[in-house]
Amino acid sequence: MIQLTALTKRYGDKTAVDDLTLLVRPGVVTGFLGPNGAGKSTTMRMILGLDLPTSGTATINGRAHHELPHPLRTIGSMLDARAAHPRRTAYKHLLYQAQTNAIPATRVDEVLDLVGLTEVAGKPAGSFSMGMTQRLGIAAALLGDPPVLVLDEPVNGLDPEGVRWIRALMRGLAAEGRTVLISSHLMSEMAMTADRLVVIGKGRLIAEGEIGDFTAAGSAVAVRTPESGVFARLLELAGAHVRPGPDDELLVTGMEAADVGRLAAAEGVTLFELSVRHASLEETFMELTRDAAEYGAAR
Ligand SMILES: Nc1ncnc2c1ncn2[C@@H]1O[C@H](COP(=O)(O)OP(=O)(O)OP(=O)(O)O)[C@@H](O)[C@H]1O
Repeated sequence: MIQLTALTKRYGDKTAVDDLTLLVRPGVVTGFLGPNGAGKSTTMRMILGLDLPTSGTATINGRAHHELPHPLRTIGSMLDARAAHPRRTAYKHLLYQAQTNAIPATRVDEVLDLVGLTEVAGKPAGSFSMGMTQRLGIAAALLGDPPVLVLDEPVNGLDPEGVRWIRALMRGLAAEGRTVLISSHLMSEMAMTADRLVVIGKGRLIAEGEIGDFTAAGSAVAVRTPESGVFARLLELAGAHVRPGPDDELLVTGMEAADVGRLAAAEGVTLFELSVRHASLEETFMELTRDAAEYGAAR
């Protein structure tokens, strides 16, 4: 697991990560989401010991990165898939990393096979397509067979087949009991891959929970009635929150659809329509991060 405690990073007067406390659990894929500049990469760099926190701590299975005897065997990462030397072959790129981390050379063949690069193992990394480069980055992350994986935007720039492959791989690794943290700035991407979501904005934790919690948070009961003014007041008196929706409907939150129907019946209000509306995850994400987007479109 990864534990962040009051993790903070300042660059001059810019706070990139602000008092972040978080537990990333094993056995599930955790999606780390936030608009551009939210602090995802900075957080990952601090987990990996590549950046020192201004304050707070980040531990991997109870230890800071610099305390790990064989880091690659505990935590695998991909921050930038283009990390390989362009003239070095995929095989050599992995072999050097294996040799400097006391990992047997046979593991290089295993991970090449795992990511489907065996046939091009002798080709220079610089000749690889985006998808192949991404696969090589993931092979390097898996080299030490680590229980914890941290991948920054692993789906970025991949074709649909590559995206499906990464999703299946991540889910398989989590199912083996590993801790898998993957970042993205797109909710739609995460919705298909992650079991849990952590949303940050301006370096701060905005929301955290199971994917289902996010869809539930975005849902509302839609009501159409010829007595909308009266019924809106009755709903609010009963503790619900009401806002106008399209086509004269009322969008009710904080009350179950059944209770909205019961209230209408008890008060003799005629209903033309009563239904549950689910906002898409993307809409929920936009709503959550509206104030946190660093360079959002003017509204
Ligand atoms: N080395 C640095 N020096 C100064 N500011 C930095 C540095 N690294 C990051 N920042 C700033 O910290 C903030 C968080 O950046 P970070 O790259 O962690 O965000 P992110 O969520 O990963 O964004 P993206 O999705 O765009 O990669 C940004 O405002 C960025 O400009």
